[in-house]
Amino acid sequence: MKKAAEKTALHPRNRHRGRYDFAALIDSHPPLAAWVQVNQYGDESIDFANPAAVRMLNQALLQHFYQIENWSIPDGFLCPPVPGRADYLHHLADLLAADHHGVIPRDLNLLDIGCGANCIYPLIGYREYGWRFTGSEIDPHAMKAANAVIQANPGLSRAIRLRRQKDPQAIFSGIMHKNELYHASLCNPPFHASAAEARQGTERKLRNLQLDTRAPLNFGGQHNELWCEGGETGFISRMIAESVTFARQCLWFTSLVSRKENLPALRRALETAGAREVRIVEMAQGQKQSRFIAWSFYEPAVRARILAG
Ligand SMILES: C[S@@+](CC[C@H](N)C(=O)[O-])C[C@H]1O[C@@H](n2cnc3c(N)ncnc32)[C@H](O)[C@@H]1O
Repeated sequence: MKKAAEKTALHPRNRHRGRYDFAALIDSHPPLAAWVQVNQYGDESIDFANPAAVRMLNQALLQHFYQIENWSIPDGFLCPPVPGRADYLHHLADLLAADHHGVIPRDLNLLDIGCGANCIYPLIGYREYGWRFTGSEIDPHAMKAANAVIQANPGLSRAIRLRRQKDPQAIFSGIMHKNELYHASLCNPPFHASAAEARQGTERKLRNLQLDTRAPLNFGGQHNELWCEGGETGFISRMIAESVTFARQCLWFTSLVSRKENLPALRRALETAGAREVRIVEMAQGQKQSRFIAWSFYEPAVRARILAG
């Protein structure tokens, strides 16, 4: 097992910058104790190759830091690395604060495209900033699981609602209703272009973790979660093209972009779409560099007026 990477490059407000404090996590979520062991470096850790252990760690993190008492995902669904997911939300908060005199606005509506079974962005975004979320999802099983989490935690159903996307090629239509205004949309898109490519990606991840490539992927992932037609660029390009129709209904459209080589094509698509502003927000998690792309059809002064209420 590899030594845990330092996480100092995480956003300054990220609650996961230090090493995991297993004693504190076990205090909040006692069942984690059975999964913690001392690794070859003499540090307390869990077996990151074991999906059940990773799921248990996530339950403890969500309980300890975000007061999510009941969180679970069905077997085989994507088990998100919580620190990285939180980072996107903190950087997004900064983007919105820039239009709001540097103060993070609280009374906001956000749209999470493809919230998954784990519903991770709405959960963290609501607990960190009090934002309301609409989550969209094409997979009925994922949606059922996400809804179960919302129902199982008092107060969440007032802040998070889910809408089923019936057309896998569509992003906003059927989800953003007429007259609704969102302050930002966010998305962790399926990034592979085919099932075979997804499998290769899984094997690469396991090799990097120095694990058996025949092992089940610890972070899981159903086919909808991992791949779609055209891969990441295809998905985000569809999102860009569709955002033109919804240009006045969202102040900032954003999406993670896992491969920086995809950025030039996305920039071209945004130029064609007539986006007024485009930002690339770099994020780093340990060794891994990631980023999100953000675009707006609004002038900054108008965004500021809307955010001011
Ligand atoms: C990479 S997963 C992200 C899940 C979760 N947001 C996370 O970060 O762990 C992508 C999700 O998008 C969903 N999805 C794929 N196409 C979609 C579409 N057109 N509209 C909404 N969701 C979609 C998939 O079913 C999957 O749950």
